[in-house]
Amino acid sequence: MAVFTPVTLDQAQTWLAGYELGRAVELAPIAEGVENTNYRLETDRGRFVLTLFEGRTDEASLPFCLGLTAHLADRGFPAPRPVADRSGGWLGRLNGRAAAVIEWKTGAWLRQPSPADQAAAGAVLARLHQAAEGYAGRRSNPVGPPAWRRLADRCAVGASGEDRLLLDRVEGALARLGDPFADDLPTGAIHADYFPDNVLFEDGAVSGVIDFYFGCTGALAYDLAIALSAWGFDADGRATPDALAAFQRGYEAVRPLSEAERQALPRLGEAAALRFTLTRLHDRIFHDPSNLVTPKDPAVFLNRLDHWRAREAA
Ligand SMILES: Nc1ncnc2c1ncn2[C@@H]1O[C@H](COP(=O)(O)OP(=O)(O)O)[C@@H](O)[C@H]1O
Ligand SMILES: N[C@@H](CCOP(=O)(O)O)C(=O)O
Repeated sequence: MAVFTPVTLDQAQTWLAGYELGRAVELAPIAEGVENTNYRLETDRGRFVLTLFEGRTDEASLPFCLGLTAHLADRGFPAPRPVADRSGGWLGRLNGRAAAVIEWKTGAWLRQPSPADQAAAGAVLARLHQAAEGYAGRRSNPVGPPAWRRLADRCAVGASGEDRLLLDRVEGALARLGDPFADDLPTGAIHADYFPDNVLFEDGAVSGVIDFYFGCTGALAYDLAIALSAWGFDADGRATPDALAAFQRGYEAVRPLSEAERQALPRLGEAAALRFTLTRLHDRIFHDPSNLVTPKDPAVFLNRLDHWRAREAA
């Protein structure tokens, strides 16, 4: 369930008066997702996503995120375009939340991507980096090193049992890693959450890339390291070398890495492993049982550290 703030069809209808989207016909909650409230909205002009932004997405950052998708869509990249209201704005307020209507992208995410799918997803990430060039928006990473420290400190207050052991490993890795972003690598707008569930496929090709709400300005190779960490490991967190190789091959077919980026990749992979372990651990420790979203397992993400560390050593 990813409806944190319920909306009725009547409320959506009233709110839609601010748009040129016709009459709301159906409003269906979307089960997937863990951050925001999403509804599939049918109007007599078509199908859209109605998103109400919940706590973790800082409202001040939404113009960056929506502006990035509009910039990408203008360049032919399959990002969902935000729909402007009658005054030309992308954001309104609905039931106490910032809210937006977003273009619906067809397709479905792949539970078991083949090597060809991995390569296609890698190529599309490289296209994203290229298409984002020239985007004037700037946003510092909301889940960068300062946030890791805050998350770890918060986790320390509530962690016990297995979570405490995980946190001890995270603390050790944080101390060892230092600043993983110290190198002078190519930067730009990055997706920063390019997981399989954010990449839709249709007829064997990528039809949509969604969920840019962790999007920020950062090292392009970090975005690749996040994506490799998401696409290149099995459900237990063990590396799948064919998948890793196919994804990176697809990426580099469009945007070859520099030698400095290649050298930095294992360290950036460690950073990615820590970043997602920490948010997952935090969300599990502070999970509200009345909220039906199932927290994701932090331990399997921490296993990626061993892979990236071995690659660094090699
Ligand atoms: N533009 C879109 N087109 C089609 N489906 C979408 C779109 N945006 C979101 N969805 C659907 O909603 C789900 C949750 O969206 P997501 O942005 O990942 O939510 P969250 O930010 O809460 O994690 C997706 O898995 C997908 O099924
Ligand atoms: N991809 C993150 C969680 C963010 O969820 P999403 O549904 O917004 O992609 C993770 O796997 O920890």
